[in-house]
Amino acid sequence: MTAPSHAEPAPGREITVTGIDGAGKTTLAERLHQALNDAGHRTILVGKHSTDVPMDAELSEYVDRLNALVYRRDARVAQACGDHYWLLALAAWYTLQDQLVIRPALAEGTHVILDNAHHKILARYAVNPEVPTRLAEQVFAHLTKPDLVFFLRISAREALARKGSFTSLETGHSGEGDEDFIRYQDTVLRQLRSQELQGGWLSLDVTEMSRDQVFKTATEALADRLHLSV
Ligand SMILES: Cc1cn([C@H]2C[C@H](O)[C@@H](COP(=O)(O)OP(=O)(O)O)O2)c(=O)[nH]c1=O
Repeated sequence: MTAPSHAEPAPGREITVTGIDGAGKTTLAERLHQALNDAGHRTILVGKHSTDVPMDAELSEYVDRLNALVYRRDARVAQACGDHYWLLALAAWYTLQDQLVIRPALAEGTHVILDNAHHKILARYAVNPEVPTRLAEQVFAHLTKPDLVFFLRISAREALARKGSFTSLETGHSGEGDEDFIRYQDTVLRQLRSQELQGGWLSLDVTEMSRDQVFKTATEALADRLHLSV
C-alpha cells in the first residue's frame, strides 16, 4: 500500500549541544549543520545570533529586537539589571526561539541543531544562591525536549587554554583571574553532570579529542540513535 500523497512529513529531530564555555559547542554545531545538509537532510542551525523567522519579516524584526535587548547590551547594563531579570529575559528569548523557529521547523520535517540550549543557563542559575533553582527549572520546562543532547565535557582549565580569554559573565562575576573562571566553570560543569543523570544525554569527554574525533563520534551517534546518516 502506498502512503497518501497528502501525508504529513515525518517530524524533524532536535539535536542540542551543551557544555561549559569553551567546550567546543559552536564548533560541533556548525559542523553537524553543514554535514547534515550536505547529506541531503534539511537542517537549520539555531543559536544566540539566529533571529530569522522564515518568511515573516515582521516576526523576524520582533525577534531581532528581543535579541538586541538580551545579547547586544553592554556589561554595565547587564550587571545593573540583576539575576532575576536575566533569568526571565533569557526565558523569553528561549520561548520565542522555540515557538517561532524550532517548533515550526520540526513540524515541517526540518531538523534543528540548537547551539547553546538552555541547559547551561539552568546550570548557572542552579549554582546561584540568589535565585531559587525551582524557578529556573520552571521557566524552561515548556521548551521542546531535544531528541539528542550532546554533552561536551572538558575541565575548566582546558577550556580556558582553548579559549584564551573570557568575560565577567563567564566567571559568574566572581572576579577577573583565571582561577575565578576555573572555579566557576567547574561548578557549572558539576551541575551539568547532575542534569545528565536525568538521562538521554550523550556525554563525551572531549579533553583529549581533536575536533575531527568529536565530529566523527557525534555523527556515529546520529546514525545509531536517530538514523540520520551523514
Ligand atoms: C573544539 C575546539 C575548539 N577550540 C577553540 C575554538 C574557540 O576559540 C574555543 C571555543 O570553541 P567553541 O566551539 O566556540 O566553544 P563553545 O561554543 O562551547 O564556547 O576553543 C580549540 O582550540 N580546540 C578544539 O578542539
